Amino acid sequence: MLAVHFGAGNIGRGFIGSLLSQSGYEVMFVDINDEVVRLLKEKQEYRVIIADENRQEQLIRNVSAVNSQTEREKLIDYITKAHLITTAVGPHILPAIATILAEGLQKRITINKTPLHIIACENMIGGSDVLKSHVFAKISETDKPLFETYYGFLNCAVDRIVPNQKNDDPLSVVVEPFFEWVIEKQNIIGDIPPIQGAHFVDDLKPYIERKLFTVNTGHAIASYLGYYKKWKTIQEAMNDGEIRSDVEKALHESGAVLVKKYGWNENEHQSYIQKIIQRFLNPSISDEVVRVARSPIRKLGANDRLVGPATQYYDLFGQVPLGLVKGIAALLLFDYENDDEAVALQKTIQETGVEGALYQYSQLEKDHPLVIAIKDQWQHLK
Ligand SMILES: NC(=O)C1=CN([C@@H]2O[C@H](COP(=O)(O)OP(=O)(O)OC[C@H]3O[C@@H](n4cnc5c(N)ncnc54)[C@H](O)[C@@H]3O)[C@@H](O)[C@H]2O)C=CC1
Ligand SMILES: O=P(O)(O)OC[C@H]1O[C@](O)(CO)[C@@H](O)[C@@H]1O
Repeated sequence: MLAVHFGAGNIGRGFIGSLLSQSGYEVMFVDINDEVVRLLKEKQEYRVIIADENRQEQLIRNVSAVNSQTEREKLIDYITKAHLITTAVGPHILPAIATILAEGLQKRITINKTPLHIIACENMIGGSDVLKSHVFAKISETDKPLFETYYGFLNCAVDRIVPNQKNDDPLSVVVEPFFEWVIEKQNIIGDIPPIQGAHFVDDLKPYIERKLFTVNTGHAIASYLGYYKKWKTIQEAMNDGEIRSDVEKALHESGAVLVKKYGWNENEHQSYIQKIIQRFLNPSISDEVVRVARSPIRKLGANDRLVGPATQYYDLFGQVPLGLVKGIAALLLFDYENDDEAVALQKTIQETGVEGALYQYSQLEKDHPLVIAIKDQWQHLK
């Protein structure tokens, strides 16, 4: 079985590629990083190191790689033969990979009429639907029904903290012990070969919202407040009592939304929150705040980890969630100069104010009570 996986980065090697290899797939990574591609081709294996006191190592075998910029024909050929396609490139890269993916899928339909599943493993709601829409924008009207018949785009939620790597061996990846890969069954065509450790569900929404509005909400707030208080790592930030209590406050707010929407047991959700906080504190991992804070414009999105739960909280309870508001205000102060989105965001704030930025990136009306509270908090922190 062949899996073609776009993105041989932290999550690609440290999570998706390793589970696929352990499930018996030959994993063909696709990347534009020449050095990683060269090393994967040469070594055909790499190590995953579990970040806990035992530092157990897993040898991930039966892998190789292809460069999507310089080896297009080879990649198209792999797509025609693949039994599964996955991605972990980042939401902003999905449009870029859609062109070659569409080309490969078009060729495949002429020579291989077996169903194929495509799973975008990105931190976003409906990632595979988004990838599908980019692919469908590249194909003819006549191909669309064929694509619907043979290609199942499955949405999923992926959860594993994989920090930026600083290892002597450039292919090895240090990962946290915990992982969760939840895949929605809805668009499966026929059967899908088993994937070790993945969990298939009928309705992904509660799972992706629980993950995005807890793990990613808490992580984002720790990163933006950590940056504001000049901490370098998430672990340092979470050991700052004030930040930890701000994170907990925001997670109780997003948790209140989830518990009300899905009728979950409140105590069980509180223990889920506490487990997440322990994961952030993992002393065996050193995770830079600027990694977790990356792409603040994406993270300001109306349905993303901060504004998503904040607007839902306001709509459900008629009150402004002050913990989430503080996190959003801290995001608006994230001015890290090596992050293009942080630079663009600061420019937008200078030109149009906090209200303009929240209107442009979060679709919040200028007189929305959340906007007023975020601006107050932003002025207070500034
Ligand atoms: N690192 C983590 O802990 C987690 C990350 N995610 C999600 O996984 C995705 C990837 O994140 P990371 O692995 O952390 O990022 P990363 O930056 O480590 O990996 C992304 C990889 O994609 C490659 N890439 C960029 N453009 C490409 C293109 N056009 N074609 C093929 N490859 C391309 C890059 O060279 C890089 O190797 C993101 O959506 C992220 O939100 C989800 C859960 C956990
Ligand atoms: O990958 P993103 O969406 O930029 O955000 C970083 C977040 O994703 C993770 O990499 C994994 O869920 C977390 O470490 C962090 O919450």
